[in-house]
Amino acid sequence: MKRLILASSSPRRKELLSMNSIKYEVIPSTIQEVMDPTLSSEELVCSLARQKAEDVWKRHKDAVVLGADTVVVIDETVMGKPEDRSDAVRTLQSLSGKTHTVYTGVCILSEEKECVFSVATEVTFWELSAAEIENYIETGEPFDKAGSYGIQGRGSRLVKRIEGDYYSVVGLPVSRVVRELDSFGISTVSQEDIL
Ligand SMILES: Cc1cn([C@H]2C[C@H](O)[C@@H](COP(=O)(O)OP(=O)(O)OP(=O)(O)O)O2)c(=O)[nH]c1=O
Repeated sequence: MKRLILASSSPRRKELLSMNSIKYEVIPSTIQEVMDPTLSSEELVCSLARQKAEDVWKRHKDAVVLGADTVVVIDETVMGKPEDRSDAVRTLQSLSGKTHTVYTGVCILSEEKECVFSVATEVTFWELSAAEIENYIETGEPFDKAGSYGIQGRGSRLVKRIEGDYYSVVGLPVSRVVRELDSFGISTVSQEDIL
């Protein structure tokens, strides 16, 4: 079987691949992400996922390399990870009581082929009070996450409704990913092979 490299430092992406008994190594990309403002949200996450995957693939051309990127979009404003506490407050205020879209782009590269796609998920937040936002920020959860929240943690209480793939919001649309990986010759292995 070909070797799979996850070009990501995200602990969530690791967990989601491991959950599916996929064997992989982690080599995070070191590129400075370039955001092209002329791209649509779908194109943007695909472009960022490709930049990450290509950066690692250039140094490991024998492998299959997987890169991903997640952003939160509300009223055509793209939100990545917050720069600081006040940025997190502003972001959560703007998401309060509204529906936003979480886009995750995925790029899988090998010498033979490539697969790039994005998944959009609609997330609706409850109306959040200033105190609720402050308390949530105190958990420290927002700082390494697009849109300043983590649906998989304490951020779950902010979410009223979701339409689409939960795992894509967490950072990797894992069911589509494992299906695509099959066509790259990467499949689920037995638990003993992983340990
Ligand atoms: C919306 C949301 C995002 N996130 C995370 C997923 C991603 O890790 C992060 C978005 O940042 P990304 O830039 O997509 O990824 P990353 O910097 O964490 O990792 P890498 O570039 O090395 O792959 O936000 C959650 O964990 N839960 C959520 O509910």
